[in-house]
Amino acid sequence: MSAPATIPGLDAAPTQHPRLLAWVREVAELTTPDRVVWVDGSDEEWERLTGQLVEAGTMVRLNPEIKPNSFWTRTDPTDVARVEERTYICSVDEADAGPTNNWMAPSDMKQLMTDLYRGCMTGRTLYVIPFCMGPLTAENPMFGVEITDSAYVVCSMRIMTRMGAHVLEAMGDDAVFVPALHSVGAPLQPGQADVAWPCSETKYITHFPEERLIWSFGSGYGGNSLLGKKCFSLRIGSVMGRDEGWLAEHMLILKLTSPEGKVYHVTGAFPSACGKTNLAMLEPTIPGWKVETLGDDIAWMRFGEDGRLYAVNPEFGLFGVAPGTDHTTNPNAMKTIAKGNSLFTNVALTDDGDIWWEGMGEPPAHLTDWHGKDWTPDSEGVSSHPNSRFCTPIEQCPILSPEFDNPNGVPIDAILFGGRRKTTIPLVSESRDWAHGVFQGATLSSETTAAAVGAVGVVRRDPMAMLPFIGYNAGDYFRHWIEMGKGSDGDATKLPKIFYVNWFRRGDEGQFLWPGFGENSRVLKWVVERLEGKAEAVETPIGYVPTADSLDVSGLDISAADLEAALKVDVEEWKAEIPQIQEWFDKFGDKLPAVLGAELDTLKARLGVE
Ligand SMILES: Nc1nc2c(ncn2[C@@H]2O[C@H](COP(=O)(O)OP(=O)(O)OP(=O)(O)O)[C@@H](O)[C@H]2O)c(=O)[nH]1
Ligand SMILES: O=C([O-])CC(=O)C(=O)O
Ligand SMILES: [Mn+2]
Repeated sequence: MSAPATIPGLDAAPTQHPRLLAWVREVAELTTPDRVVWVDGSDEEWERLTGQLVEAGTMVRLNPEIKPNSFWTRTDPTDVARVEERTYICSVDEADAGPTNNWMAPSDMKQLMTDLYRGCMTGRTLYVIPFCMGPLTAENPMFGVEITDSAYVVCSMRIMTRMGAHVLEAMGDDAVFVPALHSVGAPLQPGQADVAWPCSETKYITHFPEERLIWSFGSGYGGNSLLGKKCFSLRIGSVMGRDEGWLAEHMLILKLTSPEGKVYHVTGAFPSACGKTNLAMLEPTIPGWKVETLGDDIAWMRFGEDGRLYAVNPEFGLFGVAPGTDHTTNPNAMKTIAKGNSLFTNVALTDDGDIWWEGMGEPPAHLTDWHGKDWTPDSEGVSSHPNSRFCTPIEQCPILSPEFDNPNGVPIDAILFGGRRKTTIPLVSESRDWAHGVFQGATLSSETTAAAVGAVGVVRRDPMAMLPFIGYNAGDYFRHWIEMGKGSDGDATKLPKIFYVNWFRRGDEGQFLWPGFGENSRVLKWVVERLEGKAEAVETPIGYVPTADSLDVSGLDISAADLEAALKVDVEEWKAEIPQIQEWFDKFGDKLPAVLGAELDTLKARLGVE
């Protein structure tokens, strides 16, 4: 089948960029859309696209008096989360994908996906979205261009990234950019009616790291379709970081000011749905402390001229887990979405045109649930999918740090690694040094969540919370972390200190031992006091843990027994962890840095394991 001579809009490109023009033409000829639209990011365009999506039944406009300029979307029930099984790192050499990634030879994958893409936009519009991850004022702005046939993706990208005409303009004729191709994989034949959430049973989320190229097919869900996020900023970003000496990490970034007015910056890597957004927007419960938000999901960290590590948030919006978000747990997220301009996906709709989800206090008498069915408090099952999301502009966050737009980022004082573990991992421990901290990160474990398709609650190793996001061999990634620990100028004392946290340890009745959320400010205080050399700690086989009275629990409703249990380093539990860590490390063969093997030996010796 030959492509039509012209596709409306294809030649109306508001750019002369030869590589971009050639790529868009090539994709248009392959995918045969009805028209091409160059996205400009304007308000008029948002009005037009959201209007079309409402018309198509993909979106419902929320009550403008409660949530202005905001929309409710239900996805296909099979398209609700990232698909790790269908995510590939197609490096030229299989060894470069490593033991934690799916791999296929690039030429085989290209052939397979080219066949899928052929004609896949028939009956649809091809949108070209120029975007920039991180501030446009950066020395080397990180440009990307996403091609998609989903208007929902265009609207989401407008919230999540800096995008549109001003980005295209800044790209000029020769800027380097990451091409990112996305299709929902649901062509429409003439006369065929569309569905509210087009997607395909066949899904591929594919990365070609050497070419810095992304191909995604079949899913409209955020993590699979907003290609600036996990695909560019983490998978391709981590490869760029390896090659260029920086780190692309699944981390929140926050600014912390002590009662004395001292400023600290903290990043935190917790796996998906394990508390980054909540910590990033935390409202401290202890007097005099202040938190400001810089990022809730991704941090790019580079050495500054002073030898310190600086973090930038490449994103422009928040794509947060909805359930559990409330005025008590995360008031700043509630204030952010209250300003409107937000998209809500797979939550429940109230009868007065607002949104609701589990964790938001008493349920209303009637809701429309995420399946579009009537829901009452007596209904079986939840009203909102556990991975339902709000997508909202970060600039609406009332505690956004003024440094958010600083292209040089903020200097990091502490890195937190954290997981969701019912047992074993204490509330907080401090690593002995960088290598030990990297060991804590490399062996991080967490129970799986609804953020990815698959079983929930299964303990797995999730190194640096990056298991699904490392774009190369994880053994090489560990080596890169160890290398970063030498510092850019040989002065490792300027590096952040590393801590390991767990907000999710449970007691005998299954209750959370630690109240979490705003109370996590008490842990941040201990971290800062450790940096300042003020707080006491006991040395345990796994690192330094707060003494019973070095953690500030004044005014906190927690029993001494629960506090002790939350902080406990149980040698038997840790001994049970050793074979799992060993098995995990064995995966990497000679790619495992010797330093990490030595750390495991040290841990065993400290625990008295043979
Ligand atoms: N018990 C407890 N639950 C928490 C805490 N922090 C967050 N949660 C809950 O954990 C879930 C996920 O929290 P988020 O902050 O959205 O997690 P995230 O790491 O940003 O997730 P992704 O966006 O998937 O990367 C939500 O349901 C929260 O309510 C905490 O300190 N304690
Ligand atoms: O990528 C997504 O879909 C959401 C997210 O932040 C994660 O899963 O870590
Ligand atoms: Mn995430």
